[in-house]
Amino acid sequence: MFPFTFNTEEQGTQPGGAGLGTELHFDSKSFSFPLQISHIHLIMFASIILLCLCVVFLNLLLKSRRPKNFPPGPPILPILGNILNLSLENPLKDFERLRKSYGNVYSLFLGSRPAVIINGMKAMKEAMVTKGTDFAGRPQDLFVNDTQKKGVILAQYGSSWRDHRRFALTTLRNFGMGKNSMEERIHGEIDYTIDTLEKSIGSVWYTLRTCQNLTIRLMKEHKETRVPGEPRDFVDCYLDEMDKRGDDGSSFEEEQLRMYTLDLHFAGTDTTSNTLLTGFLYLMTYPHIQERCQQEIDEVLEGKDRASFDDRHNMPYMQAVIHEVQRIANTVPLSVPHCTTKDTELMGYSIPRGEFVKPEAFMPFSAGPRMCLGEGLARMELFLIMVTLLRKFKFIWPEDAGEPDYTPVYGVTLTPKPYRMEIQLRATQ
Ligand code: HEM
Repeated sequence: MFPFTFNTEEQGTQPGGAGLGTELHFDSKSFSFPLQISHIHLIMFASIILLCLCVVFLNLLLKSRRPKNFPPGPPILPILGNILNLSLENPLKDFERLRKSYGNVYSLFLGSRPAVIINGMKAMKEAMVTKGTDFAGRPQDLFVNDTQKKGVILAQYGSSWRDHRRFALTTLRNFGMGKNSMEERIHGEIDYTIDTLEKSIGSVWYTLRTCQNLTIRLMKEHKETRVPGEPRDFVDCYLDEMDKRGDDGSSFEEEQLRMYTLDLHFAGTDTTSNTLLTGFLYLMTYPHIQERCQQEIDEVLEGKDRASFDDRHNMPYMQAVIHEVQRIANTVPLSVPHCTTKDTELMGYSIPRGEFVKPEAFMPFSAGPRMCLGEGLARMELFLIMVTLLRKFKFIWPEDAGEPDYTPVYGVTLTPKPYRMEIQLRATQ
């Protein structure tokens, strides 16, 4: 950026002269002083460099000023912006500190990129719901480059995102999301968990985290075994849709499907399981709350063989506990960054079409056009898993485990630090 060459070849310079004929080119590769260079040369050279640096610095300083009526924020450093204001390991406390100084809507520069941080119900609603479409974009060069297929989570707001979102909602609904048939599938999953827990009764169970990259195998298996027109699952439905649309330039493509299944796998597993992990951590260490949940579960489910999602209407305490768990788990602390789709305003500030990072506010599934696509499924899972496990087991904080540490591990999704739990079968079962 800054030209930096010093060509010291003497071209017509008179010995002892002030160097009037000395050419100044800048190139960092050939930087050397001739022995005969005078002090005056040196001082002149240093002054020129200093002057250039001042001009560049001033230029950067002017460029990195906040636009007119942009939300306030800490002073911006040239090049770095505000990155020194944030801890890279866990910026959540910094965001909260800045909120206290600058209010619920403030701005930060991540290098030269402006970002607006939104906190609080009022500002969130204005941005995500009232002006939902103005704020429904995703920054495009933040995580993946332009040539990559984006799945749905990181897809830009537009027709391909809309088509894919609609397709997923319809397909998930057809497979029972938000309906009773989904309960069957969730209970199937719970049975696996119960098997594992039953094998661990009396011993301590370590929280396990698994990470699988299934997509390539998944595509191959599906293509080999599918019967077109008779979809077994989401991938089959997508392949059918691709057949239906043909090669007419539609955004339904195999690479897009690969990203999409990754999106759904990541968005739908880490989130729910981290929320549940936080839930059981607190229920073990607040045993009187666990017992009150179990009392309510026993009363409502008396004589029934298993919980159904509709039972939540008769379990206000359990519902309150799940909401409290979601509040304290703060599972997706910064949500997913949005960007504006046009010049707009928020709480009286002007937000030009550009970038902003969305906040840590209590709206676990977010709101507006971009809100979590799996909310219905996640709510059903949290309820059925917690109720079924609490009905069957008592979760105990091991005596030798010391003081519980509730500090979460920071990431796109927050998770509690690994912990041990002791499990007992409940007497009533
Ligand atoms: C406790 C569980 C969950 C929480 C707390 C959660 C939270 C969120 C949040 C905060 C967002 C960002 C919304 C925004 O950009 O404004 C999101 C997006 C999304 N979630 Fe979830 N989620 C959960 C479970 C699920 C499940 C089970 C699925 C899958 C079926 C899922 C699929 C998605 C997808 C596809 C998006 C992207 C939507 C889009 O960009 O249009 N989530 N979720």
